[in-house]
Amino acid sequence: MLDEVGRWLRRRSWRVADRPLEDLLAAKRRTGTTVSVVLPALDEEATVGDIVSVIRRELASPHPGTGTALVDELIVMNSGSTDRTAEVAAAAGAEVVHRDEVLPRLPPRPGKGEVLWRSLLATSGDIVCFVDADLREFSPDFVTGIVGPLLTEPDVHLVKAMYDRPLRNDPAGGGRVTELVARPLLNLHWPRLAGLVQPLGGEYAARRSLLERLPFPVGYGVELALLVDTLELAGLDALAQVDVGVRLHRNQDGQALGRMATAIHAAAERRIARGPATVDGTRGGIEALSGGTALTQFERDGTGCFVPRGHLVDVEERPPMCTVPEYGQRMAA
Ligand SMILES: O=c1ccn([C@@H]2O[C@H](COP(=O)(O)OP(=O)(O)O)[C@@H](O)[C@H]2O)c(=O)[nH]1
Ligand SMILES: O=C(O)[C@@H](COP(=O)(O)O)O[C@H]1O[C@H](CO)[C@@H](O)[C@H](O)[C@H]1O
Repeated sequence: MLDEVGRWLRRRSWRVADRPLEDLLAAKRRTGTTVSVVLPALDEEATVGDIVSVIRRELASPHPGTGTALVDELIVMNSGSTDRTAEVAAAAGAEVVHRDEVLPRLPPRPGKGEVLWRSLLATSGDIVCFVDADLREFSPDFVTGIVGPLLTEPDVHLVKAMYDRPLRNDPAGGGRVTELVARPLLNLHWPRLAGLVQPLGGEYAARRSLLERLPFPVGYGVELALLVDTLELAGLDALAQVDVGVRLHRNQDGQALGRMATAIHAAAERRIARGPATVDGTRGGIEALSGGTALTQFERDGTGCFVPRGHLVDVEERPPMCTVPEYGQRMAA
């Protein structure tokens, strides 16, 4: 792992408890910053209502004793749902916006990134916080954790949640596309981003002033793209991550994740082709170590903190055997 990433991990990795809600509300009052929460939702009738209810009750209502609410705007972006997502979300207290209603001169394309992009036109908060609508056992910590640094750290512009991601009985089996596609891509091509524990996580918050300047892939490439483009536009220190515990969500099947992986590869290839332009003119290309390249993976240590584990992946290639003299000699014998 690059020394710069080690320093970034120490400087830009936090826990929810580092910023109590009362401190966030005080900072919000002091600065007059506004906060919008956006849930992209495609057929999420089973889960969207509980998430909206928790945010509405815990974060969008004036906090006792302060009269201030952390969340000013709570939007469910309806991504073309055919179930009762819209009705359930509205009944729980969200404003529901259909993707067709936003920028109607531009017919919407299917995809998560499409509705996240359109949500910028449908909201007004200085901070925009994205939360998936398929989460189970949702905690308001997901929102306070990622919004917090944006209220207290002027140099931070995008904050990712980090969490355990169980999959059925495997406590760390989730995040399959993260582990098999995104983490290798980032380590190979953008090693400065190797410190992100959950680069594809769907819970992240950012300043509108950043998001409005970034392209949004219309599909599942959006999370990787926003990270890479933020690195290149604003530098590594503009990014941060907060440990919010455990994330449970609906897990798609392998075929669906194959389509997701394709979208992520496409977003990465487009950025690789763009070349190594970053704030200091380098991209920190493939970190060539003797005999291989580094892959940084993460696990929780005995104190419950995410710690990086470096692995050397041998990417060497042997030449065609026909160019090996001993081979020619053997074949001639
Ligand atoms: O075309 C789409 C695909 C997904 N989503 C939403 O984006 C979030 C994450 O998508 P999904 O759960 O499919 O991804 P996963 O979490 O399985 O990677 C969920 O709230 C989806 O309802 C969306 O709004 N439009
Ligand atoms: O992180 C991942 O590998 C995928 C799939 O997660 P699981 O293997 O189903 O836990 O989930 C994420 O990826 C999508 C693409 O970036 C995001 O849009 C989702 O919000 C996120 O859940």
